[in-house]
Order: sequence, then C-alpha cells, then structure tokens
Amino acid sequence: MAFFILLLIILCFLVSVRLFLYRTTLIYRLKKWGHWIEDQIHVHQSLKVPEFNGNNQENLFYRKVSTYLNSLSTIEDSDFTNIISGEKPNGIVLCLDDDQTIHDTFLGARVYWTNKVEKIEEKNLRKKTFLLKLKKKDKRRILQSYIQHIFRASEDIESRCKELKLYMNSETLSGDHGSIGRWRSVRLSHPATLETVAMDSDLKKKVKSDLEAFLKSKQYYHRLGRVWKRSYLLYGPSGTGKSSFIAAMAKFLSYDVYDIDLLKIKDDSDLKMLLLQTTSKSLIVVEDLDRFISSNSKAVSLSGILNFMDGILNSSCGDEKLMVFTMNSKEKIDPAILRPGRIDVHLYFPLCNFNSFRTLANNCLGVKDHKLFPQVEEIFQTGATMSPAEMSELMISNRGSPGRALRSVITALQINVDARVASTSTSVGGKNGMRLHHDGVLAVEKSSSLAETSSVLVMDSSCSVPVVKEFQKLYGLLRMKGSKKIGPSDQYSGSMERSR
Ligand SMILES: Nc1ncnc2c1ncn2[C@@H]1O[C@H](COP(=O)(O)OP(=O)(O)OP(=O)(O)O)[C@@H](O)[C@H]1O
Ligand SMILES: [Mg+2]
Repeated sequence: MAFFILLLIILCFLVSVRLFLYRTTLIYRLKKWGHWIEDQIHVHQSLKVPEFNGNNQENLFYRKVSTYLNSLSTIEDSDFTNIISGEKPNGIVLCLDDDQTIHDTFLGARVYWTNKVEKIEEKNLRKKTFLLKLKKKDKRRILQSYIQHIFRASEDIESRCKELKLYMNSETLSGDHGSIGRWRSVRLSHPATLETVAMDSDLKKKVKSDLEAFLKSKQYYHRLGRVWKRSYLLYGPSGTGKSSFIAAMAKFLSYDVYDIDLLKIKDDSDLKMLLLQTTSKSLIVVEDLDRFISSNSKAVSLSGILNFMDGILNSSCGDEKLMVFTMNSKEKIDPAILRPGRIDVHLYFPLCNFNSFRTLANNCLGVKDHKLFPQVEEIFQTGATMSPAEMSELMISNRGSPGRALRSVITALQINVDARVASTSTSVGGKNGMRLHHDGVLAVEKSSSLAETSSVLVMDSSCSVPVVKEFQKLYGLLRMKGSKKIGPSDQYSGSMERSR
C-alpha cells in the first residue's frame, strides 16, 4: 500500500514538474542552452547569399531563399519577427527582421539563417545578405540537396501564391556609383485583363496566341542563338487602353512589370545597370517613348535605347522578357527604332468603333444589347468617334441607368460629329486593319482612314478644343444628374489606376 502511495506521489510530482516546465520559459531555455553547448563543440561553416552579385545583378537564389525562409514554421516560433499585410484581405505575412536569426532542420541537420543588413547611410542603401551557418560535418552530406530543396520549395510557394509586382526605378542619388536597389516595387493592382480591354476580337485572339507561342519557344530561341525576348509597340491616341493592355498582358503571362521612367535615368550606363537588375519572366515597359525622344533629353542617347531594344544587355541576366513601348504616334520616330527585330509586334490602339462600344457597354453597364444600340451604330457610321477612356467615363458616371448612359454617349458622339463638320480640316474615311509583316510577325497597322480621323480629332487644335470643352460641359451635367440619383456614397471616380 505504502508503495502505491509513493508511486502516486512520484507521478504527481513528475506531472507538476512537467506542467511547470511547459508553462514557464524554463523548457525553452533548457533547449536553447542545449543547442548552444552543442554548437560550441562543433566546427561551423558560414555561406553568404548576397542580394546582388559582383556585377550588381540580382542574385536569383537570394529571392528563393527569402521566399523559403519566410515560409518556415520556425519564423512563427521565433522570439520576434515582422508582420506585414499579405495579398488577401485581412491576410498577414511573416518576414524576417534585420539581423534576425532562425533555424531550420534538414535530414537531421540543424542550420541557421541570419538576415544580415548593412546600412550605407550616405547612399541611403541597404546591402542585404542571408548568412547560412551549418556544421562542417553536415556540409558535405546535406548542402547540395538542401539547396535543391530550397529551390523546389520556393518555386512551389511562388507558383501557389504568385503576386505580380510593379517595379519602378527611383532617381539616381548624387555620388551613387552603382544602381543597387534602385527598383522600388508595389503590388500590381491594375484591374484590367485581356477580357476587359475593348479590342477587335480576332486581334485579341492573335495577340493571345502570339504571347502563348512566345512562352513555349525557349528551345527555339536558344537554338537560333537569340535572346529569348519579344518587343511590342503599342501606339495610338491617348485614352485608348495602351497602359491597361500592358497590365492585362502581365496578368495573362503572370509576369512582373518593370516600368522604366527614362527621365530618372542619368546616362546610358545607368540604364544598363537598371536593366541588369531586372529578372526573367518580366515585362519591361517604356511608356511614351515618342515624348521622351522629342524632348531631346541628353541623359539617354539613341544608341543607348537601341542597345536596350536589341536585348544584348538583357542576355546576361536571364531571358524570357517581353519589352513593351508605348507611343501616341510613331510618325516622327527614327525608323531604326521600329525595324523588325527591335519591334516584333506593332499594335495600333484606335479610337472607339461600334464593336469596342459594345464591349465597353457590356463591361461598364452589363448591357449586351439595348434598343438604343442601332442609333449608336448609325452615328458611328457617320464617322463619329471618341476614346474608350472618354466613353467608359460617360458610362460609369451614368451606370445607374443604362438608358441615360447610352443617351449621353449618343449626345457626345453627336457633338463630335458637329465639331468635325464645323472644322475646316479634311479627313479621309476608312478602316483599321491588321496585317502580317514580311517576316511573319503579327502587326496591326493603322491603315489610312480611321487613324487619320483620330489624328485629326486628337491633334488638330481647331477642332479638338471645342470638342474638349463640350465634353467637359457634358460630363459636368451628367455627373450632377448622376450624383443626385446615385447618392454621394455611390460616387465613382471613373478612371482606372494607371499601371505606374
Ligand atoms: N480599349 C479599352 N478597353 C477598355 N477600357 C479602356 C480602353 N481604353 C481605355 N480604357 C479606359 O480608359 C482609361 C485610360 O486608359 P489607358 O490609361 O490604358 O489609356 P492609354 O492609351 O494608356 O492613354 P495614354 O496614352 O494617355 O497613356 C482606363 O481606365 C481604361 O479603363
Ligand atoms: Mg498610358
């Protein structure tokens, strides 16, 4: 009997010790000391994974390690860490703090990762490196397969929750000799998709299949000894969807976007440095190239731009890149810029026609057909037109009533016709077409007419100024009416975010 009582007392004691250990930090401290003692008796080796390599190119392995470490459960159990908001609403993501160390185990070996950050105050830069520390005896056994494991795990995570990024280049700081960390990124949140951009449906199909063919042709490009890249020129009047189309292409391909602001570039070598830091599977965008060229900026030379377009520079930092240039007009552009090989696909973005009107009516008003459609079609046949941006603005501000929205479109088109009739400018009628270039490259060219019509509308001040004024009056009127019915809480700015 006494034996059983003794056993019970011992059991109770052990349970209370266990409870005590687990309810306090004691067990945690004991484990930590155990690991510390073990670490002291082993020889360790350290390996650095810097963010940039010697040529200031981004080290792709650094990004993989970052994705991998931020997904480890040990980051959750660490003493402290950073919490940032994730892509999903109310979602959070944990990420390592500066100089924070966490551990990982692989094939029974314990390794340590430290997020080393060196601040260079005068250049306002942060030099980042991941430091891997592991036992020398484990190195030969696990290192190769551990690195493979990191690649596989990070690719898996990236494909599961790929969040597209929009990178923008920042100003060069005076005295800055490198371009480390000049790209600033935000989440690509532009809502446009290839489905929502109003565009001729055959053309959209051709662009889609061109993009898909590009994705599949890695072997082909390599066999030809060519850099795996493709260049698009998107040109057309303002507000016709060029920037929206870039965002749509990025989403379709699942590519990040690097939006290069040439005005923030110091010289040709600065442009080269920035390009070296772009990653593969990305869209490299230069908006309003015509405006930059006509500004006669001395910072970037024509040969700097041509080299960039040739993709020579990019070949050293991984390929699978799509370059996109936008222009309002390519008329005054040096033909060297536009030659095949530099620009593979020319895509013209026209002002609205009846088909694009139908797509916009469906997108903005949810209306596939309406009794006012024949009237709209008739007025388009007289040569009236306006940009999709203006048309969608009218529809969105009157979205409470499709009938009112369509009437406002008819009135705006009528104003446009009247202004054109009043104008002394002459324009020729016709249609836009798409054609295949002699080298088999898909090209959509503005053929004579509507393109001419649009250039008269956009560029001839004698008619565009009254049109703009009339539109402003009309928008004002419609907004007032709209706001009375819809109410202030339902106001909508009507303009989509630009992809910059
Ligand atoms: N083809 C289109 N289909 C759908 N929406 C369009 C289209 N064109 C323009 N829009 C709408 O008009 C707005 C402006 O378009 P966007 O910025 O893409 O035009 P852009 O051609 O890049 O103009 P800019 O030459 O002035 O930069 C966007 O919010 C977009 O919703
Ligand atoms: Mg634009």
